Amino acid sequence: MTTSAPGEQDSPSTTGEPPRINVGVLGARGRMGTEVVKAVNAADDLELVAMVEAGDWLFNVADAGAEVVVDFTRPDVVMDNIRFCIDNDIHCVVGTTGFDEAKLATVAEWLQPKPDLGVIIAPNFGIGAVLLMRFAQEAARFFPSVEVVELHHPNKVDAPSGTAVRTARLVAAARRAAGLPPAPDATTDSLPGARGADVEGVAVHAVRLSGLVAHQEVLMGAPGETLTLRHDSYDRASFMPGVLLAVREIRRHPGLTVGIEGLLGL
Ligand SMILES: NC(=O)C1=CN([C@@H]2O[C@H](COP(=O)(O)OP(=O)(O)OC[C@H]3O[C@@H](n4cnc5c(N)ncnc54)[C@H](OP(=O)(O)O)[C@@H]3O)[C@@H](O)[C@H]2O)C=CC1
Ligand SMILES: O=C(O)C1=N[C@H](C(=O)O)C[C@H](O)C1
Repeated sequence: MTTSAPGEQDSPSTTGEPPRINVGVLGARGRMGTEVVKAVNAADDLELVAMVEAGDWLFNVADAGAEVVVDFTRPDVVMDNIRFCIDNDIHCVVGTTGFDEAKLATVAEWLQPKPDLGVIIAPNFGIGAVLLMRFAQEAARFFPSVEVVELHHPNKVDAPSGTAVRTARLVAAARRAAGLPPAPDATTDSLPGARGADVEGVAVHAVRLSGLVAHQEVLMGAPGETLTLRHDSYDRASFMPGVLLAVREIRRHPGLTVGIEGLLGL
């Protein structure tokens, strides 16, 4: 990590190379933050200027001249971090989960007076996971039954996962757009919780198990057939191409962007 003065990132390169992007990482010693720090350090076009952990002085990222902050912290602190970044004219790439429509609307409102500033919030930066969501949306209108099962490491802070909730919402929207009735099998449980959580009419089940990292299945059923879509992240390195893409692209995507589908040309 190096520290540079505010504004230093704008100084012209003496080598003819485009200037590096100054990056700050929030939650830098967490499971994801550690991986982001490694990935930024390994990228020739990025400069790690600040690493912030719980209890650290958040102004460190501004003092160090960060142009883009990457946040992998906790659902209960991420809104304060985004607010700080917007107030300090720092673009923000957010992987932390826990966003509902109301929180997204709040971030969009905070961004209004700053038309050049970007916030990208993605529940999953894994390319395969993004594709799974897209495939599930495509398939949704052909199957009367659908359920989502997410499986994660036992230390995950939230359940169900942000990815599962977004997948269920996208599938539910595709079903509504196609005029499908509610899934015929989304209701009765003789033991509370047995049928999972109801996300807009889609049942979502969360498994926590040692040995797992991050996995998701979308199961669809019609008379006489099923379709199972599955994605597995075996290593947190799987999220890094998506995170670095967002860091590199965010200055070209002002405003609020939810998901990285658009950055991938999907
Ligand atoms: N979008 C995606 O692709 C992915 C998203 N995630 C999400 O990212 C989030 C983090 O996951 P994970 O890395 O496993 O969690 P960890 O608990 O391993 O890491 C979170 C880190 O953030 C730190 N932290 C807490 N509060 C603050 C704060 N105010 N400022 C700075 N740092 C803080 C924690 O410190 P301390 O432990 O001391 O509290 C911890 O080191 C979760 O919401 C998870 O769902 C995870 C994987 C992929
Ligand atoms: O906490 C995790 O590990 C993960 N969180 C994200 C989520 O909640 O969707 C992304 C991925 O599933 C890993």
